[in-house]
Order: sequence, then structure tokens, then C-alpha cells
Amino acid sequence: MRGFRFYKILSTLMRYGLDDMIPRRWLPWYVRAVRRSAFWLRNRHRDKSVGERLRLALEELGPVYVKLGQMLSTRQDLLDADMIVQLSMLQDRVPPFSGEHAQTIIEKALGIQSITDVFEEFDVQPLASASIAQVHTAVLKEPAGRQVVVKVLRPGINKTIDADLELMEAVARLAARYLPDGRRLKPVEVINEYRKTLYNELSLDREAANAIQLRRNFTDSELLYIPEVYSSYTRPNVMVMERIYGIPVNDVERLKANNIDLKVLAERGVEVFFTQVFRDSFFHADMHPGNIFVDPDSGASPRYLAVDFGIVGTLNREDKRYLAANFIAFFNRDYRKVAELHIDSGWVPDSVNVEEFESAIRTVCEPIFEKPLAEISFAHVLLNLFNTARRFDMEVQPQLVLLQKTLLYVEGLGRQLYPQLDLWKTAKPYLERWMQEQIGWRALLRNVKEQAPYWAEKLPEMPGLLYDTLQQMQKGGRKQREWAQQFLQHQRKTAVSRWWSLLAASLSVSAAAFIITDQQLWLTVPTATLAAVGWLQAWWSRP
Ligand SMILES: Nc1ncnc2c1ncn2[C@@H]1O[C@H](COP(=O)(O)OP(=O)(O)OP(=O)(O)O)[C@@H](O)[C@H]1O
Repeated sequence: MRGFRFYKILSTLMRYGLDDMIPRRWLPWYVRAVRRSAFWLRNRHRDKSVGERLRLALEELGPVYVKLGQMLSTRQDLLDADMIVQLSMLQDRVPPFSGEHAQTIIEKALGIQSITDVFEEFDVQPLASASIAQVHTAVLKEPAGRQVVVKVLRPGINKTIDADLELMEAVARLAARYLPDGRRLKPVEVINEYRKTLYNELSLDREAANAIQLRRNFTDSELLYIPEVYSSYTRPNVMVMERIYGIPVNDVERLKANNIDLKVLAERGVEVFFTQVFRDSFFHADMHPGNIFVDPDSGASPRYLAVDFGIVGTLNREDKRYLAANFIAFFNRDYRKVAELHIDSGWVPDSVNVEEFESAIRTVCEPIFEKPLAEISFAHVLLNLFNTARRFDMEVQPQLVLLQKTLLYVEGLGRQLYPQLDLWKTAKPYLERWMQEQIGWRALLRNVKEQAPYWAEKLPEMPGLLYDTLQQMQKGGRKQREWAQQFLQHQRKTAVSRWWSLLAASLSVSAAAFIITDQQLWLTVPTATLAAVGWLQAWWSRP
């Protein structure tokens, strides 16, 4: 089975002529000979560009490869422009599975006899079908009449994905070991990162939890609405969610026909993104047009509706602070600051030469300012920064890559809605306000507020703790006094003993002198006796 899949992958890549991408000198003669003899696997798409051939091959290989291609479409450091364009056009080409089959999966997952136990109505015709899941519309019995969508994981998808990932990893290991650039490209790490993303998407209960969290973050928001999840009908392979009726965000004609203010809509897109990143540290990271809709009745105060919460990004406080500071420094053209921030944050090792790093950033970024501000791409600024930083040993930061990809979508959508959208003008006040809140007395107040529940929780224990501490101190004080007394006594004894020793030594020397000089001999005995008494006293008074 595995061998067959391997053959299928290899033959697909060959039929699209993708083996031409490997330099001839990397292949030993026998591999080239085998390749030449496989006449039935000729490149049949010579008329197409490499990027297009890669896209078509990945689409033919199925969901795992399509998603991998989509993920690689942000890696401008690895791939050339044509490939990036083609990869971002990647689409699933899998036929839907039967509605009856979906029904059986739902019944089994929910542990019910018949779909009608839970649903008033269930449409066997899928509303949408993608490589990983399929969506059906339905009406719930409880709460009665509630219109919902039921997302069902494609049957057998786990096995397909596991098998493909295993193969991919084996190839990545070979590539890492044998390709000249293998180490730098980190193929095994790329596959592992990808595995994590895929597994997250494969678990609908996790997706449901993400949706619930996002909905809570945007309760009563005028900017974004997140449909309600019905947790009691949600399982790892089935999710039930309130149905929304919105205009797809890229359907500009319909938006205009519904009198949606496109300028405000575009600006709100930026605001929603920055709110998610900087206020909540939790952002929807799959913002492609198929997942974002607009409330048709929201007119002059347009509101977004979002679905598909399989991929979300999170940032820690430090990342956020450095990111905001980076943006601000960049738009102030303070490249030294940008370089220092990268080092301070630990994204780039501190052994890096700041001057060289600053100069590299300037070389890449300064031409960007040749354009009017409204044309500058925020996402490309970030990408350029990260690519430059990679040359200075910046480790791949998955959370930042996800953020950059999301920003790319937000920006693309925004400019499609309102081409003059000045992202920086919209985002700058927001970022500056946020930075202000992170320092000074406001930050202090916020920290106190954040810590208050913890202190409140500990407060009832305080009197007891205080009593214990005081008692310890008292006991300690008594002990300390005892030690001090002992010490003083010791000192005193040492001094007395030293005094007797000195006296006894002088008397001994005198007695010896009487004997040696043969004078005053009669004094010898009493002096020696006194000396002996002195030595005895010195010995007794020692500490
Ligand atoms: N709550 C909803 N209300 C109305 N339509 C929905 C809802 N949820 C999903 N859909 C429709 O179903 C489509 C597929 O849903 P979703 O994006 O969640 O599936 P997916 O398998 O993750 O697809 P992909 O990964 O290609 O985005 C959406 O593009 C949208 O048209």
C-alpha cells in the first residue's frame, strides 16, 4: 500500500516534469538512467511554467499536498515569485462524499438511532465540500427550529493524512541528509510544523473550542460576529454550529448593492485583526475569502461574520510587545531600533553584529518607502524583515509566520474592498495606544487589576500567615540574642585567656633570664611559680 502510494506520488511528480527541478549533478548516473527509461512517465506539461506544474501536481495528490502547498505559499525565502503566485491559487479538487454517508457518521458520533432524533430537517445535499470536511445545513429540534450547519470530517481522512505524512517525513529525512542545501532548508522541521497544523484542523472539538473562545472575545461587538457552537452536539468528527447568512467578502458587487460602506469595512478588517492580535492574543488564522462574510443588513456600520476556526494563532506578551515596537520603529525608519528589538526579543542571537544587521534591514526596507504609504504592504514588510533576519540566524517562529500569513490575507481583502486603504494610518494609532498601555502608570494599574483576584484569593490566609511570620521572627529574635551572648562570652574568654598567656609568658622568660644570667637567683622560684599559675589560668579561661 505504502509502496503503491509512493509510486503514485513519484509518477505524478514526473508526469508534471517536477524532477527537472533537481539539478542533474545531484543525481547519480543510475538514477538518471532509470528516469530516462521510464518512457510512460514523460513530462506532459512542457508548455506550462514550473509553478503551474507544481500546483497541478499538488492538487492531483490530494488534501495533504494541497495544504502543504498553501502553507509553503508564504515562504518567499524558499520559492520564487511564480511559484508563490501559483501556490496561493491552490484549491481542493475532491468530490463531495454522499450525504447519506455523512448522515451515518453523524448518527454514530452522536450515538443516536436516526438523524431525526436531533434534527428537524437535514439536507443530504452538502452546502460545501472541502478536502478535510463537508458541511450540511440542518434545523435543530432543541433549541427548536434553530438553523444550523453540521460539519462532518471526511471518512478515512485521518488514515490518508497519517500515511502521507509518514511518507513525507521519510522523504524529508533523505532530503535533509543528502541534498546539499538540506540542512538549511530544515525539511523535517517544516513537515513537523505542518503535521501540527493539520492535526489541529482534524479535530472538530478543538475547532469548536476555538470558536467559543473567539465568540466570547467578540460578544456584542459591532465589528465581528462569531456563530454559536452547539457543544452538546459536537464530537471530534462532527460539529454543529449556528448557520449564518452573509455576503462573501470578495463579492464586491453584492456588497455595493447592499449599501455596505466599503471603506469602513476595509478599515474594520484591519481593526478586527489588530484587536485579535494585540488585545486578545488569539487570532483567526485562516482568513481566506471563503471563510469571511459580511452581514448584509449592517450598511454604514458593516460587520464581519466568520467561520472555520481550525487554525488559530496565539502570541505571548513578549512577542506582542516586540512586534508592536518593531512596526513602530520600522515606520519611523529607525532600523537600528528594529535590529536591537530582534536581538532583545531573542529572535536573533545576541552574537549578531548589530551594525551589519541594521544595514541589511535598511537595504531591504528603504526601497519600500519609495512608494506612497498607502501602497506599502504591511505583510511584505514583515516578510522582508523575517527573511533578512533569517540570514542572521533567526529561528523560524511559527506563531510569527502564521501572523504574517494572516496579515497577507487581511491586507489583500482590505485592498480589494478599498484600494486606497492606508493600513498604517489605520493601525498606527491602535499600536501606539497599545504600546502606551504597556508602560507607565496605566500598565501598573492594569497589572494590579490583573493580580487583584490572586491577592483576593490569598487574603483570607493573610492573618494566619502574618501570625506565623511574626512568631518565627520572635523565635528568631530570641535565638539571635542567645547567639550574640554566646559570641560576646567567647570574645571575652579569648581576651582573658590571651592576657594570662601573655603574663605567664613574660614570667617564664624572666625566670629563664635569672637562671641564664645567674643573677637574683632567689627570684627564680617565685617567678616560675607565678608563671605556672598564669599558664594554668590561661588554660582555664580559654573559650
Ligand atoms: N456557520 C456557517 N453558516 C453558513 N455557512 C457556513 C458555516 N460554516 C461553514 N459554512 C460554509 O461552508 C464552507 C466550508 O466550511 P469550512 O471553511 O468550515 O470548512 P473546511 O473544510 O475547513 O474548508 P476549508 O478548509 O477549505 O476552508 C464555508 O466556506 C461556508 O461557505
